[in-house]
Amino acid sequence: MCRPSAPMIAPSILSADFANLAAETRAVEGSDWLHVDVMDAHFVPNLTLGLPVVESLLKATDIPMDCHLMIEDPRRWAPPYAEAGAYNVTFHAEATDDPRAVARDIRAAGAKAGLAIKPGTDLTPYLEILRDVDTLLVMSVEPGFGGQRFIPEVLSKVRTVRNLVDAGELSVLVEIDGGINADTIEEAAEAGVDCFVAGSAVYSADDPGRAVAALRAQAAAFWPTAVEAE
Ligand SMILES: O=C(CO)[C@H](O)[C@H](O)COP(=O)(O)O
Ligand SMILES: [Fe+2]
Repeated sequence: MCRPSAPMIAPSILSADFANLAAETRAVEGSDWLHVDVMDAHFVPNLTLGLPVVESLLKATDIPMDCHLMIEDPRRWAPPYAEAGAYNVTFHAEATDDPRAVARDIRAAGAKAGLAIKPGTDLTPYLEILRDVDTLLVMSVEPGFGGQRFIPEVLSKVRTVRNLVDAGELSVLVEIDGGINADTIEEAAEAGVDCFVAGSAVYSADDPGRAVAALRAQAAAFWPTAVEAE
């Protein structure tokens, strides 16, 4: 996967009005991905939504869907999100003993496969597995809730992967999730993030669509000038 030609912004509907999800999705049209947080109250202490809501949302929007599965047993539960039509399906490294198999099943079901790591999870044991996924999602808050403070220490993991990708040793999209807003997006962009998830920063704005555009413009100031278009 080549680096995208411009920063990607993925609004997280975790901070949207769950009674009006179709309208909330329309409010961020023009976003690169729509980030959907699936939480099962086991892998994380919170409960959000599951496959039936994702299936309905897929009918309501053309924005490529980025499902972030914060769930136990992704080997069993992840492929149906791909079959339903999600563009990218990300599962947690901490939730499985066999991340390669989960990624293979997601790809076989027709989606890009993403591996997510919590802020305290060491990247080193997963570097080889990054050859078998399309996306690395670096969590910059503890998974489970929106509106938390950004943890800047995770950017060392972003820099490590950015360097490997830029050196041609890996091909993976680098995504960051948690606490991204106007105050934090620039340091994340400078570290080498490709795709920025933003929930509260987008949906607490009077105009979520403008908030997406403003975040993209902020990150673009840190974009390399000569990246190959995807
Ligand atoms: O995965 C998540 C939480 O587990 C969310 O995607 C994330 O927290 C986005 O919300 P915010 O931008 O408000 O931090
Ligand atoms: Fe998320």
